[in-house]
Amino acid sequence: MGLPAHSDHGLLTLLIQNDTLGLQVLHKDKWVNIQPLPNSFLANIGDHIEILSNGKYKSVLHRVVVNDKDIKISIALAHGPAADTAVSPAPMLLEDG
Ligand SMILES: O=C(O)CCC(=O)C(=O)O
Ligand SMILES: [Fe+2]
Repeated sequence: MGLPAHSDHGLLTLLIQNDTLGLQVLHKDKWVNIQPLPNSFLANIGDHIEILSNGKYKSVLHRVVVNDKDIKISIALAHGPAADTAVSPAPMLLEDG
């Protein structure tokens, strides 16, 4: 099953996972395995943080690949506005004259 490539919609996703590989991020056009760290949360920046930081903090493209031998367990805790929340364009500064 796994998860197709995507970026996370909201502000931040916290991930708790077992020690099975599977989560990958796209880095310099290559999929890179993320080694789970024991007893830790993985924090993933979402689209809204990228927008609110004017691109300083990137909402990275990631995916999950699985196989039929290893059991992959992960719990994702998404934080941010509802998925159907519209993001308004930044207000424009108008100059006089
Ligand atoms: O289950 C995972 O390892 C990743 C989950 C994920 O990317 C998500 O819920 O957005
Ligand atoms: Fe995700």
